[in-house]
Amino acid sequence: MGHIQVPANGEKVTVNADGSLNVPNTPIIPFIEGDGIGVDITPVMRKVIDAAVSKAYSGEKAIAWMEIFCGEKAAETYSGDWFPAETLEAIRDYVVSIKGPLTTPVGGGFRSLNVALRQELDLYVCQRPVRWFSGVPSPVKEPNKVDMVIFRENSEDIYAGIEWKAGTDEANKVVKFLQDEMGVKKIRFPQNVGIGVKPVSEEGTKRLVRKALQYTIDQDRDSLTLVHKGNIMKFTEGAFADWGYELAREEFGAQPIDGGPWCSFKNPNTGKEIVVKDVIADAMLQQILLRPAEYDVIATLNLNGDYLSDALAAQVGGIGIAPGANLSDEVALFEATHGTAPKYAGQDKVNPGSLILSAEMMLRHLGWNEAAELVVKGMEGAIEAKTVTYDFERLMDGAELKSCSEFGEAVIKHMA
Ligand SMILES: NC(=O)C1=CN([C@@H]2O[C@H](COP(=O)(O)OP(=O)(O)OC[C@H]3O[C@@H](n4cnc5c(N)ncnc54)[C@H](OP(=O)(O)O)[C@@H]3O)[C@@H](O)[C@H]2O)C=CC1
Ligand SMILES: O=C(O)CCC(=O)C(=O)O
Ligand SMILES: [Mg+2]
Repeated sequence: MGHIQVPANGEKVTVNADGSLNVPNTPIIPFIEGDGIGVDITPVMRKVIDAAVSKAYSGEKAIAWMEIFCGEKAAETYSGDWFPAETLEAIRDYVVSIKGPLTTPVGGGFRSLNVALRQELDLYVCQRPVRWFSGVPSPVKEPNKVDMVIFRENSEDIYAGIEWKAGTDEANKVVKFLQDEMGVKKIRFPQNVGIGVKPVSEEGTKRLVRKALQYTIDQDRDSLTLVHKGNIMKFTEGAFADWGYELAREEFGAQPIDGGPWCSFKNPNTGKEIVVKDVIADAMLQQILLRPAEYDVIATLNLNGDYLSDALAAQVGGIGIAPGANLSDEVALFEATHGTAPKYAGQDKVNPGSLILSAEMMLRHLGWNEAAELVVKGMEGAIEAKTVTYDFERLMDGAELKSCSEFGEAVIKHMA
């Protein structure tokens, strides 16, 4: 491989025919450091995870980290190539990876590398659990009532980036096609207009909702809520809700409640009733604040999921502590919910919690639950002791301000 140094002391994670993982005692885990605050949070995440694994398995297991490159560090390493082919190959080949945030310019410039990774690897599920850790400062009265898992569709929607810039031949051609051949009369200002396309398919929707419902069953959760703006965007967001309900009825045997469209079925493992319901996206942003206890697993489209994950994260302490995973049926790429926070880059200041908890999800994905439990114990301990980074410290009475790396040390200390 060009610039990737494969660790000699590790072995590959492989996928069995039934989709389960074969995890050696020294799995090679590729990681992208990330732009901006990536340089601060990624080393701290690695240190915390190494400590948890070493403690949980008395040194019998260890992660063999393998640096791979994307974004600014890739451009430096690969002479201007921001998105090297061997990075994609490594993520595919090594099956389980983790990444720091990557910068995307606003307005012009290149398209999101984060989105490109999801698209190229068909990581169609963006799974973002949102729960409260005792002691974390929150703007709401009862943050303990927030315990939701977002399944965000990760490959379609307006987020796919199919759009044309105002004033270009392409944009003008699309406008002309829409007006002349499709009879569209509603483009308010047809001159100098940017145009975007929002693909939402039955297959894309159903594979996402299938994963979300299976998770609801496996984790013995109470409900799945389809979040959409289907009253306005009927054939995209509305179809998402319709296909979601159809899948629940056809593949999970859900029966309509009071004539539908809400429906329910019994969890085949526990016999508990699982309710499948829907909420329109704008109302959902009020619901999560006013009635969070009524929501559990959420399946939604790409852009709604992006908005919802930051909004929900704010209720439990902010995006500094919001983890996530991008998943296909074989490959998993874990990543924080937040971005590169450029104003804090290189200051050893920000909260590494989001990336640490993303790695905690990764440990569970590998089946290393004992190490994952230690990570949670360490985080809870550090927060309860009020030894926290600036984002929590500014909202907590009597807290002790810690740097990013000091917070990592505190997490490790509280694993004991
Ligand atoms: N998956 C990815 O890689 C993502 C990449 N991005 C990219 O990141 C860049 C910056 O985006 P921006 O909109 O500023 O969003 P960011 O998520 O980078 O930062 C927004 C604000 O969130 C808070 N924050 C973020 N991370 C942390 C942390 N670890 N600890 C504590 N607080 C944190 C800070 O708030 P405060 O100022 O109050 O301290 C920060 O100013 C853009 O290029 C964007 O495209 C964005 C999201 C995801
Ligand atoms: O790719 C980006 O720059 C932003 C992505 C983002 O905000 C997200 O996936 O939550
Ligand atoms: Mg986002």
